[in-house]
Amino acid sequence: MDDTELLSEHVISEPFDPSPLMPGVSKGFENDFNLTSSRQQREQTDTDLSVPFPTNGKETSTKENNVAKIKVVVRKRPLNKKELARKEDDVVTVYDNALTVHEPKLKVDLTAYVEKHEFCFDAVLDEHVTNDEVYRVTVEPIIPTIFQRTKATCFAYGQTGSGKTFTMQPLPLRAAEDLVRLLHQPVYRNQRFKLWLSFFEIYGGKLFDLLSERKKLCMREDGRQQVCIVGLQEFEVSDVQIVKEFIEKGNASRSTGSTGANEESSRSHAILQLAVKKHSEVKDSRRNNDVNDYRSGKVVGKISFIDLAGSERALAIAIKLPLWHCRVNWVHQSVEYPVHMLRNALILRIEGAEINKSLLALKECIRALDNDQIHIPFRGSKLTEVLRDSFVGNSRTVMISCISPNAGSCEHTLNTLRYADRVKSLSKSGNARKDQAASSLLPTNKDASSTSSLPVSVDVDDVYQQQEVKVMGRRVVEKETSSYNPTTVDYNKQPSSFPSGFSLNEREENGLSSGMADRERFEGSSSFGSLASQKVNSSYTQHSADTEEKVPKVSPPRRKISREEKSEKNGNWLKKDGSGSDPPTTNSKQQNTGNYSASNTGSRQYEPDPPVGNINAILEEEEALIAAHRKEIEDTMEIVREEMKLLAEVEQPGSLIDNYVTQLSFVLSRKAAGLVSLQARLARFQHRLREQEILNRKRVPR
Ligand SMILES: Nc1ncnc2c1ncn2[C@@H]1O[C@H](COP(=O)(O)OP(=O)(O)OP(=O)(O)O)[C@@H](O)[C@H]1O
Repeated sequence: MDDTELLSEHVISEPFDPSPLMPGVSKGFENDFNLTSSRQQREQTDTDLSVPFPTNGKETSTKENNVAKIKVVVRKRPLNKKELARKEDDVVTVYDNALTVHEPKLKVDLTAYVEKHEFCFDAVLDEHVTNDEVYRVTVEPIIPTIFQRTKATCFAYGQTGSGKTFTMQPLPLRAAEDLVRLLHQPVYRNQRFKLWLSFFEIYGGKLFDLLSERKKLCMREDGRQQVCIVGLQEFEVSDVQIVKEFIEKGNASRSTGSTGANEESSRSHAILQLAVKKHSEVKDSRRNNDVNDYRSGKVVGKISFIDLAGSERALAIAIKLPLWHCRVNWVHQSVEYPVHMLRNALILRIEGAEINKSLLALKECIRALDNDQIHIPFRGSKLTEVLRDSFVGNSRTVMISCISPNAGSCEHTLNTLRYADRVKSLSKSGNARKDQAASSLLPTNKDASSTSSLPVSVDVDDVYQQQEVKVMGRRVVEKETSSYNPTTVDYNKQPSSFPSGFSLNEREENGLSSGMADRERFEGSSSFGSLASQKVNSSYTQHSADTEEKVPKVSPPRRKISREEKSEKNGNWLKKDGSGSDPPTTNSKQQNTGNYSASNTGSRQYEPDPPVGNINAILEEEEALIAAHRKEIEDTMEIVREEMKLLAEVEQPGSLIDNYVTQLSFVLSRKAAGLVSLQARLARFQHRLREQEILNRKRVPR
């Protein structure tokens, strides 16, 4: 049995565990997933609450307007067996529609502390929430809008093993169930509305039909800029049982692989579409389910379910991996690589780059969509191109961010939440919602779980949009920085794409120098803490011995510091050492003494050396900085070692290797140069200290 599976006590309430549609476990589908009973259950609930599903067009239309254009929901999975065996802590606390991540951290002096990160979303679902409840909160409110020319998209986002597939797979079934039920309403039956299903995946930028033996598909745009996927098989479905069979079939054809966190990891984006079409006449051939002809019916509305590939697959593995086997000669600043390792890493890099590109593009489209922008950047990736018609006109989007609760996944969890937060907060409605007291307006999880019918969910959205109350401050840094310079922030803080524990190279990969980080670190206490996401920095800037503290992450705008400010800051920095009351020395040698110090990246800048009186304190700080720098490199190597296991299955690509080697060589030599410069700086301070001691001895009267 997959040891990432969860203990039974965690899944007792979960009707879909193990994920019934997971390839390889599909046999258990029949037993595990009792559609009939589920339907009966729902009908029962609906009757109980006397708020039945909308049954006529008018009612549906009213509801449609109340459904939020973008809804961001977070789902936390329970700790799995492996994590429990390792006695990993659950670092995510869910309350109402908000959650707190307690990130364990270490200071330079190895004191442990916890950094809290708070987020709030449209809904936050904890580990006890069932897939049925997820459906009710996310997709159910959208279903009636499909009959009103709405193109809806529901996608799951998160690191590998966080429960995306587990969450997404039952949703189309539930949706199909409701759609079929609505189709049987006289108002739609009379108009010859029918439900059609297609299922395909995007892997490495290419499209494959999952219901037609992975036939390669191509995408074309017609004269009206409508995207058509040429050759995609579409099947008319009138029964949920048929939908179930198609989904099973499609899932069995998906590209999966094994990752450290998930035995059966998705390496592609899987897209299942349910389209409601209006037919003028019924052709015999269609009854055989072998015709895929969009022209046979006019699309009324559509819902796409997207199970995205793990968000961290990207550069993480590809960049870190070769570091493990490379040998860095610190003195000569040269790096040697084992080429076969790089070859393996390269294929993951290409795979990851495509995933990254599409996740970024998806976010951009959602943002543009919610801001009612005329230009939607759907050409950013294959994924968004394919979903083009879901981004124009009347559309609805639900993003389900899946997170793992264990301490080991903390960085990925934070990255996922930041991505979700940006999707929400950068949008027009998200900004409005920032000012609302969400906790008082949205239902609690318990509320959500009791929200068994559409109108309740709709009301929540409604209230959410109308009221304006002050909201709790959270993640101020992200918001403030983004309002200062959104472009920079977008790339700088693109968390989904980059490896954890490799912050320095993340910046380099983005073409951003980490020199600023080093500058801030060296230049003054006022800028301390502004780069809380960087391990070295954050640990370096924590001076409180509290075991748990809340870090107000307010980042000052980045700008060039003037010479005066710089010298002023230098003064502050000296004061920090406890000798700030001493007036600056007038010794011209000391004033002029300075040097071009290198940042970690090797970028050089003028750093005036401090007065000798403070050198002892500075030496300590320098040593700590070097220790932290070394630790960062070691940590990176450690992560790489773990991810080595992933490479076993990778084929060997034969091209692009040289470019990759050059790129890595550059990154590593800059890192090495940074360390060498820090060591040189330390030596220089030591030398000056010795000089000072000799001088003092000479001055002592005999
Ligand atoms: N909320 C949950 N309750 C119970 N079990 C869960 C939950 N979420 C995930 N799981 C279990 O965790 C494991 C990993 O989940 P899943 O395959 O859905 O992850 P994923 O995010 O799709 O990973 P990948 O990106 O690698 O495909 C599965 O065994 C699944 O049954």
